[in-house]
Amino acid sequence: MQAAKILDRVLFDRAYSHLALHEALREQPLEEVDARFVTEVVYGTIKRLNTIDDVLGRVMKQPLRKTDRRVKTILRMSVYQLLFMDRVPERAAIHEGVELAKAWGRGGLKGFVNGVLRNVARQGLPDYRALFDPVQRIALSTSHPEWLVRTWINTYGEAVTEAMCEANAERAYTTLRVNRLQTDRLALQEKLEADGVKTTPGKLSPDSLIVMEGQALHSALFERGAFSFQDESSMRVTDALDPQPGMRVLDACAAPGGKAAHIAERMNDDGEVLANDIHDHKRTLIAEQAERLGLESINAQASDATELAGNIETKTYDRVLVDAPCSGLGVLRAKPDIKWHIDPKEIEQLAALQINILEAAAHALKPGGILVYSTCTVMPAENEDVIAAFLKNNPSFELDDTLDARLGLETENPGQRLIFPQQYDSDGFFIAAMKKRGDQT
Ligand SMILES: C[S@@+](CC[C@H](N)C(=O)[O-])C[C@H]1O[C@@H](n2cnc3c(N)ncnc32)[C@H](O)[C@@H]1O
Repeated sequence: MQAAKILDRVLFDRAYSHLALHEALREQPLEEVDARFVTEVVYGTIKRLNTIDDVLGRVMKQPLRKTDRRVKTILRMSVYQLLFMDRVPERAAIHEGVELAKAWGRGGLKGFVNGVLRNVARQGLPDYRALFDPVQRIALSTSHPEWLVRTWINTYGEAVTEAMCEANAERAYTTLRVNRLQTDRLALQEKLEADGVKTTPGKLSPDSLIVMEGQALHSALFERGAFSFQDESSMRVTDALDPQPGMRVLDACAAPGGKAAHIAERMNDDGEVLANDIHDHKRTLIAEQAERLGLESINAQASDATELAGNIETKTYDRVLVDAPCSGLGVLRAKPDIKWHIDPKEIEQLAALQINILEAAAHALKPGGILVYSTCTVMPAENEDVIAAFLKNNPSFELDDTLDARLGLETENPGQRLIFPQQYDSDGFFIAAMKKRGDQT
């Protein structure tokens, strides 16, 4: 029942999947094994939504859109269990669906639910790989909206798009960032193991550990500030920014403070990190994070970054980071609802906001300083196009071709790096570094 209610909120009221799940499990806690099952059913159903709806469309006489809201949710989550979860026996998935219809006030439709699910079980998953049209083939075999697959194929080609979509359908792992001011990766790995948390080093950042088993959040090491939760791609932003002890750094879009904290750790907590975010209530998140990690160099402030030019001392920061609000299409493994909720028009609006923030924040940078722009999306309009527009309007900036050496990764466009989720099992991410011409003053 809990999974059905969460799905109902996410799919019909557009609640964020991770927040809806978190809230529901806080209000009504479950045993770990049940919580894991609910989590898998919720994320899996959202992840596989268009494929599930296609399967249902093939066996139902009436269109799915005309089906009662609750029954639709029950059918969708039952199909997920039938076709995508090996460990749920067929009979159990069908029985569970019927019982749920009864318990959720739809007992009158239990025969319908039973019939549809039996048909789905009999017919199984269609062979989408045999579809001729690449957009349809990728969209249905990996469960992505067609408009998104089409945009990606036009930009990156069919093979890269297919690999990216397949990676998005994989399970998301939790990744930890070691606080190097307290410990190192190997020592942290050993201490976590003693707490029942098994980890393995990540492929992309030397600061990362991937959780394979156990709940890192429950380890006392978290409260003591030995590590933070952060995806590996995000960790590379600090490498791109290259902050040094004693510097002044502006983080224009900082909440909840993951990168601001990493920057302060890299600076040995010596210098100043101004962590700005538009939302006043998010200052607390940044402050709590700094306190947990024992960092004193972070100051949290609330202001609209598009208005920073008039609100900040210009040309006084050695480094400026714009980790912009974005569509999040690089994090579909962890937040699959994004792919169904985002609309192409929102991407245009986001791109306009991203350029405005970048232009305003750039005023804070000293000549010779480094400006880093990053997003967790794989969408040219929010990435390369934003950088091109910014450079066109701001001739005192140029792409920083030493970025490749700092990241230790080859880039096709020096100074810009797009990380696909299939490359290192990390989030899809974009990082660009630009230098302001002139000597460091
Ligand atoms: C990608 S998140 C930043 C994540 C953060 N850098 C971290 O590593 O934890 C983008 C942030 O931009 C903030 N934001 C959105 N519009 C903004 C604006 N106009 N000015 C400042 N911050 C903004 C959002 O509140 C959100 O916290």
